[in-house]
Amino acid sequence: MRIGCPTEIKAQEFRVGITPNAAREAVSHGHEVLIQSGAGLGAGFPDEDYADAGASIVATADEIFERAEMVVKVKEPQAAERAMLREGQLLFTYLHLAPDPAQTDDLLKSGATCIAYETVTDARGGLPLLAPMSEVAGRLAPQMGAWTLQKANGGRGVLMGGIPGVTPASVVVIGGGVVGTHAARIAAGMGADVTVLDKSLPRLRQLDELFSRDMNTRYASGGNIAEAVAEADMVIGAVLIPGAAAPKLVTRDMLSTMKPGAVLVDVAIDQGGCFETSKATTHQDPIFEVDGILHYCVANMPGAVARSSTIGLGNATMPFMLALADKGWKQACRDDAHLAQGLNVHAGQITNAPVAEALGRDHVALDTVLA
Ligand SMILES: NC(=O)C1=CN([C@@H]2O[C@H](COP(=O)(O)OP(=O)(O)OC[C@H]3O[C@@H](n4cnc5c(N)ncnc54)[C@H](O)[C@@H]3O)[C@@H](O)[C@H]2O)C=CC1
Ligand SMILES: CC(=O)C(=O)O
Ligand SMILES: [Mg+2]
Repeated sequence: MRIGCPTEIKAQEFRVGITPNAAREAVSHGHEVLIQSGAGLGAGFPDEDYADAGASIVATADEIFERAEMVVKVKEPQAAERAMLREGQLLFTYLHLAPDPAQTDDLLKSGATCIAYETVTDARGGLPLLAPMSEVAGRLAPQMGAWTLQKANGGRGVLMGGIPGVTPASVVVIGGGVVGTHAARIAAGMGADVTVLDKSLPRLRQLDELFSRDMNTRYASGGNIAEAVAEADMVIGAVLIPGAAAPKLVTRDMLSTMKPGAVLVDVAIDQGGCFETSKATTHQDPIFEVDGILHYCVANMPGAVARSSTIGLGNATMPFMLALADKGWKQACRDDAHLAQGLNVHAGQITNAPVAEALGRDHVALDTVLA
């Protein structure tokens, strides 16, 4: 198969969809790999690394989209990229369609087959292609929140770990999955007083077993969330219902109960955000204020640490990319029900039920598409 990887064009996105190691592996499986010149530079991979791996370097994204049978990326295709997608082409990348009807319409119109990293599942109920970036975003969240808490950025001026005689920051993490666990670990490591809320009691039990001395756990009832948010210096939003739009757990009314200059970090923004007042921001202009509360809502946080993130993402995507290239998407999805869960759009139809439901659209059953 001919596999193509363009340079990411989303603002301040420095990751790349294929690492030189993944390119080498694909070439060894007999595939042709096209890399746009400079695509890996932001992650520290020059063209020569790809050429050494046996890939061909091409000048433009147009050429990648024109020639590739499968396009492998990181972020959801931007409007200019969507215009280049064509019928029968395979797209393998993050999509996050639930909050994005405009992207959904373009993908449906293109006739392409689109497999979203974030809805591929595994046998343990996890999301193996989201997990590495959730680990990164989770670990970054307290760091970015701590920066936002600084006075010069409009924050409350509270130090995460406090000092002897001064209490530390109170950090509340809503959602104790991959993002939440990593965020809580780092916030606790910085010396903050950390509370994790989740709807899943088994998850809270696991966190308690792993970290009971470092953090408190609390059931995520509406009342508990409201109480915890009112006391917090920083709230990290880390909930997920796979494929679906994030539930709004902190309403605008609740902001008036919070301490002025407190910070909301909405990691769940790529699924529409779990705070009512969130709207997606970029690394160039990451924070805004509503009712005296600072919001950090960058939808591609891992792009800030592009090298670590690219390597982590590449480790996870490579076996799936190879299966798609070796067998073609249909056979690869027939052979692996977890990969099939990644199929979001095929030939003008939505193929993932939670995505369709979130958008208020119809979908076609996977069995029908894969028959
Ligand atoms: N902004 C960014 O750059 C990035 C954003 N993300 C996003 O972060 C979010 C979280 O991802 P993961 O941690 O991997 O998901 P996960 O599935 O590992 O964890 C989600 C947790 O939320 C909990 N949850 C669901 N509904 C809840 C509710 N109503 N109240 C409390 N808890 C609830 C679940 O029980 C689960 O423990 C996703 O939207 C993901 O796309 C991930 C990576 C980067
Ligand atoms: C998960 C995601 O949206 C990202 O890594 O940018
Ligand atoms: Mg404790």
